Amino acid sequence: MDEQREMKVKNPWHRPVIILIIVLIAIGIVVMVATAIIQNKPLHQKYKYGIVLDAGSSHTSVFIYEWPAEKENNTGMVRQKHACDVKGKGISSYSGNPAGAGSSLTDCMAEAQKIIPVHRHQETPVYLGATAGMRLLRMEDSSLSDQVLDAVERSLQTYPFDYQGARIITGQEEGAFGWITVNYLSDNFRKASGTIGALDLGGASTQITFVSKENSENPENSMDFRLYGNPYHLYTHSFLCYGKDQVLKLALAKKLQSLEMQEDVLKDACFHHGYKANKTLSSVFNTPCVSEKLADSPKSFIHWGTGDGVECQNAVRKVFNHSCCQYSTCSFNGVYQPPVEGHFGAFSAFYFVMNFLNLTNDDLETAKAKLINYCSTPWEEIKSSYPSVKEKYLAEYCFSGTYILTLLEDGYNFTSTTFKNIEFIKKIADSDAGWTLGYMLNLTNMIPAEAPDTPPLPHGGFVSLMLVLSLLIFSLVIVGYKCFRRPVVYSSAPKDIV
Ligand SMILES: Nc1ccn([C@@H]2O[C@H](COP(=O)(O)OP(=O)(O)O)[C@@H](O)[C@H]2O)c(=O)n1
Ligand SMILES: [Ca+2]
Repeated sequence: MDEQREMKVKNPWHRPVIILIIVLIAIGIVVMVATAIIQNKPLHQKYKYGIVLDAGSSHTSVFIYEWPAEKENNTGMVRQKHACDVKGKGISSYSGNPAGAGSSLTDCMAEAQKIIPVHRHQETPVYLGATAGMRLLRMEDSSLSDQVLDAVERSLQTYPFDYQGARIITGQEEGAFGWITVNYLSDNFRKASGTIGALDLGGASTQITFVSKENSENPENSMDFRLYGNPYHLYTHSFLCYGKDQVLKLALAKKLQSLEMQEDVLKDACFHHGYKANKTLSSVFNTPCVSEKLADSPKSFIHWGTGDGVECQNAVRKVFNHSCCQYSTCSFNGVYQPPVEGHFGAFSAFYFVMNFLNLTNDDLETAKAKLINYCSTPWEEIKSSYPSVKEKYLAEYCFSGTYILTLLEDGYNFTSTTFKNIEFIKKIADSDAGWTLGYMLNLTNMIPAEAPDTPPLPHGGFVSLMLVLSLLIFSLVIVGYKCFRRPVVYSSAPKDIV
């Protein structure tokens, strides 16, 4: 038993050192990953806010937008937090009482004060943009429109926000910012799929805006943008007086002008059979949109519905003048327009009317047929079917629907095929489609010309990668230790086992 035995015996120092190294590596990995997570953690709680007042011809709406403070330049970050409809009519209706225009805003602005956190009030910009109603008032009397704007300015300056101005925006701005809004909300500026056109119908004007391949034949209809690194060549036009409320006056005025002098009954195919209302002449002629005034006429007339959709369409066609086009192609009234291209979002009154008439999913032929049927429904039946809708609005849907289909087909030259490319929309991603969001994005420089530099990996991807790599290193260390640890060899047996 004296033969020398070789035995593997553990070095008493060996195990603690290895354990210490492994523990240190593990601590290092945990600290590294934790630091990466904390350092890159998105700051969810910090929001910024902006307020835009849309002072339309029929009413004013106050929109509150919010976005994460640290992601101002990323597309699709700004969302509508709240919308408030100001009570009463549009600010242009306050020409006889400008101060009333200012005080009409108080309820909605008080709501804004409650919704936006107090510590953000001072840095929250407020913009007011007035559209076609105020354009018309300025045409009639620019000192009156100035007084109304001064009054809303004084009112807005009393709030703790960062007041940035109240002005009448141009038709081009209204069209282009509507286009920016719908494409921003659809996230189209980042996608290669292209953009959608914008169709906006108000009470006093209507806008059409789309990207066109054609070289513009009229610089007034062309706008160029560079957004997120891509160039966009836009066609845009705003038709003043072709909003649905002004065009109704225009159509009535044309009929009244063709009446015999002493007649006071106006038969109207665009109003339901059985509809009868006494109206004043001034309610039709009180606008700069109707140029030829009626002389020597009775002061009021009886508006008498006959409910004939086909005849209504023929009457509505008369508000479009197709005789004077100096360009290769026109929409109407001598306005240059290249052929419509691509998909369109149609919003505001385009949506309200088509949605009420349940025509948003129909092709052009079906929509026309359904509308003719709706127009021929007697007024009593319509009233009893929609008891909660105000009679003034209810009476006008046959006219408005006919105007919309005629404007799209005869005005803008949509065909049965291209009509299918129009989507009637109210909201995109919970935000209203309209010019206000685009207006604010532009004024706050939140749509950069070039795409902002973004890290190659998103936050989640970066943290996951760190975690996987760390676990890999850790496993390699363990496996390495198991495989390559050297046995310790003694030349004689230790004492305790002899
Ligand atoms: N729920 C609603 C709200 C508005 N509307 C109509 O939508 C149009 C909005 O026009 P607007 O006040 O923005 O006028 P513009 O200044 O844009 O021409 C008006 O004709 C309103 O009567 C509607 O039909 N249903
Ligand atoms: Ca509008």
